[in-house]
Amino acid sequence: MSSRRESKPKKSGLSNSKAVNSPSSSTTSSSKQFPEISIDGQSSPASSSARSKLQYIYSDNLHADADRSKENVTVTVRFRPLSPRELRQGEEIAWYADGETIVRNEHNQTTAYAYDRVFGPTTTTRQVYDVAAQHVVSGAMEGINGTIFAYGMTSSGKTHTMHGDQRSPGIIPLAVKDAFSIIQETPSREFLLRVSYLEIYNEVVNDLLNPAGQNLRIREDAQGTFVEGIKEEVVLSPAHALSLIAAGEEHRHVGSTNFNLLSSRSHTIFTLTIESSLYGENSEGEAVNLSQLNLIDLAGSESSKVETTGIRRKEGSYINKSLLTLGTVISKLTDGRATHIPYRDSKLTRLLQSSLSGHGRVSLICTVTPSSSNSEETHNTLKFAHRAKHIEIQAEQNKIIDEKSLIKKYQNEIRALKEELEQLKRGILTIPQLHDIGEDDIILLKQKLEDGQVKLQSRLEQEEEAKAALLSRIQRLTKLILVSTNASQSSRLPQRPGPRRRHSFGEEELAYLPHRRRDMTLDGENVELYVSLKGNAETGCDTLKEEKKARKNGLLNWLKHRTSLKAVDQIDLLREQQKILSGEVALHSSTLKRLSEEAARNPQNEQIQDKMKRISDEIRGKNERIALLEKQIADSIMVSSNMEKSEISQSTVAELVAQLNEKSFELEVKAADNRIIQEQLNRKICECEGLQETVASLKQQLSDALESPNVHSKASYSQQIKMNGLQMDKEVAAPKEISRDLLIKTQVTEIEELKHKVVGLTESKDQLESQNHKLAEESSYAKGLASAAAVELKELSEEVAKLMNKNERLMAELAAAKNPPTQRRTSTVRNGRRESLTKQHDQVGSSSYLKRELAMSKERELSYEAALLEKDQREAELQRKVEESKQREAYLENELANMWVLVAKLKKSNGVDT
Ligand SMILES: Nc1ncnc2c1ncn2[C@@H]1O[C@H](COP(=O)(O)OP(=O)(O)OP(=O)(O)O)[C@@H](O)[C@H]1O
Repeated sequence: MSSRRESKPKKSGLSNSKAVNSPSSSTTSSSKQFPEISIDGQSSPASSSARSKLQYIYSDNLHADADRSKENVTVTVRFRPLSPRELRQGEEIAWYADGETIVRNEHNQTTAYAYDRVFGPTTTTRQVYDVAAQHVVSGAMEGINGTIFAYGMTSSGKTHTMHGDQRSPGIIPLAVKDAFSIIQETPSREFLLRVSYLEIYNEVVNDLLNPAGQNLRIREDAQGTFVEGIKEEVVLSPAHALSLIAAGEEHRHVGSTNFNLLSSRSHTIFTLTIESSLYGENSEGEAVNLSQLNLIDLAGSESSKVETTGIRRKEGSYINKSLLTLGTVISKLTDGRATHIPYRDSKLTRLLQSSLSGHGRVSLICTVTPSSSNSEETHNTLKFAHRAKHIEIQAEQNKIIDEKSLIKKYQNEIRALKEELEQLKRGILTIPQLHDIGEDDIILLKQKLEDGQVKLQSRLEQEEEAKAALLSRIQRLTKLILVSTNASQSSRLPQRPGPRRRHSFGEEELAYLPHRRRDMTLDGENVELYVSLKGNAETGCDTLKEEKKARKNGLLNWLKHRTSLKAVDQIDLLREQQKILSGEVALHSSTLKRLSEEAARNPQNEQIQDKMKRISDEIRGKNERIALLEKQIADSIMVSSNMEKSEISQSTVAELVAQLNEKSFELEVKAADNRIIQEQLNRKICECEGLQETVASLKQQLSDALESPNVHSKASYSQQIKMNGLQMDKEVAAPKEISRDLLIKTQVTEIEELKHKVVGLTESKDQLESQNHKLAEESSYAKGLASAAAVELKELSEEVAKLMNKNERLMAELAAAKNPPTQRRTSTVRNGRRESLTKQHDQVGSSSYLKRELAMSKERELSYEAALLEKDQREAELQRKVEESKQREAYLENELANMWVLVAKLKKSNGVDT
């Protein structure tokens, strides 16, 4: 019937319905773009068929996208099938899944709601997980807080969805398993997982992992709300985490109600805290991703019409009140005008505050029953789910600084311990280089060596002990940090594969036991699939190296090796298995107890009888396995103790003796080395003393030689050296000889150099002298020229004077010729015209002759003046040259004098007889 409803085709009226006419039209991730289509006039269900798919894809691309992105709460609805009781009572279907995203009312077809996904009664929890939870889990593994909770009326299938059972594991075990798969698929990071488990019962917070942790307080800090004093357990495998949940379930308040034989009377919150950091050498200084994955199984709301009494009524009222507050908080969160959100009105909303207020991904799985008798409650759930759809969240990666992160604390501690171990391995004693040490150091070193010999033995022992202690501490810490076994095949970015390998829970979960333990139980072909313990390959422990080597040589050898070396681990493993089984038995026993109480009240109820039988069988089976495990443990202990005894009595003792022999041999070698070094030191000291004496005497000789004026001559110096040499000690003769020769050589080269200098100076002196001579010659020649010029000048001046006189005379004659006396003119006129004309003709001829003469003398005068000027200039130039020559001569003379002074000085300082 239910399947009929699930596959029921859309009714014709629906396609025209104003409600869900295009459920797949909205694929956005923002509520603002999310179309709201009123169906029944009251509510306004939204439609988004492909949204969940979109979000799923989004989660895969998270790395590529920003750390922040706006999303809505993923809201899904899961129908459970009608229960046998409901079927017996002839219940009808009131609500059904219409396609993948619509929930429709059977009796009022226009009343329909759209969600991210609607799951029909035949859907498996795995399918629900893939759509509603996987992206939250993967986000949490990447540092984004995640919350998944199941909401619905009592008996609607919340616990079935969240916890499930052996045949159909719920969201919680699937999430835990997925988290470990992600670790395996992310070799680039290392993880540390912690779990806590609490319940809110009658508004009291109890720690389910710690029975003593009752009525815990909720506190608040910058990061948000937290439960004070809650126990957190580091988990190493899904089996480990699930065994803790099973143990916690033992303490959960469960009771029988009219609707549910095992009704949850409290809300439970299972929190997986995930820390991850980059794996490898570059991890130092990198921020740590810290996130929490809250997996919540709410108690079911109960109809007020249901008659309950006593304790159940009280529980019911607390449950209803907190769920009502949850509804109010969600309404207010989606109402833009609300100023106050009443988170504090219930413990549940207080604890969910950071999730609901938008920091992280949220997935709400509403479980509903299709039965008509619960139609109203189902409708309420659907409306609640619809409201929740509109909460807008902002998923952010939480990056934290070192101090707050446990993983960093452990990593740092491991690093420091490893360094300490390395130091111990290297040993502290480092002998300094001989050439660097002084005399005092030698004595000190000698003393140290003597002391060291005495202390060496005890120190070696201490170091061995410290090494062992550090190794065990490193192993204990690294055991808590989980990395993928693919870490060595380092891939740059975690490539999320398509579908993951799936397997059911049970024996196979042991596969997730850490490397240290699984090696006892698994066959070789599965080895690479499992999460290993970080550091096993890094501890540098010889045992582990051997182990690796053995693994290379074949699994059988490796197992043999492991078995012989790590029998204790096998016992641990068996004990852990026993513990898990005991937890399960305890859980089943309490269920059985409650069922038997129920059976006493309803003796005719066959369902209870069947369940009791099935659980009893399971308990019996598990008890048998526990007994088997106990036997195995006992056997292992026997084998281990025998092995220990025989090993200790034979191989270990032999090994120890061998070690002891080795150490004493080492000691002997070191002592011999020490003796040799001491002898060498003594010899060196003697040599050193001898050399010091030689140096002192040479110094003395040198100072004596410097004081005496003639000692610089090679001969006398050699003589003196020779004389001194004779006085030298025979032991130091050779070095003395070397020093003397050296000294002589130095002096000779110095003298040679000085000689060269003197020759150079003499040459330059000769050059200067010849230059001087030349200049003197030039100077006398210039003087001769000057006097010749002066004579010529004098002659010229005389000639000029003569010419000038002549010129004056001629001028006077010319003037006389130009102006004849009046008397002479009158007589000429009176004595005849012809005589006068002849005279006139003679006078004209004589005047032109004079004019020519005058012009010529003027020209001559001018040329004389020019020659005179030229001579003056030449004379001035010659005089300047004479002056220059004089100056040059004076300068050269001065230089020459300086040189002579220099030569004299050199002669004096070198004592060279030049
Ligand atoms: N999807 C489902 N398929 C098959 N059986 C289911 C499904 N959901 C629930 N059931 C069965 O219905 C019964 C009630 O389920 P469950 O205990 O999970 O309800 P609940 O909502 O947790 O109730 P409560 O709030 O009171 O604890 C159980 O016997 C469970 O096995």
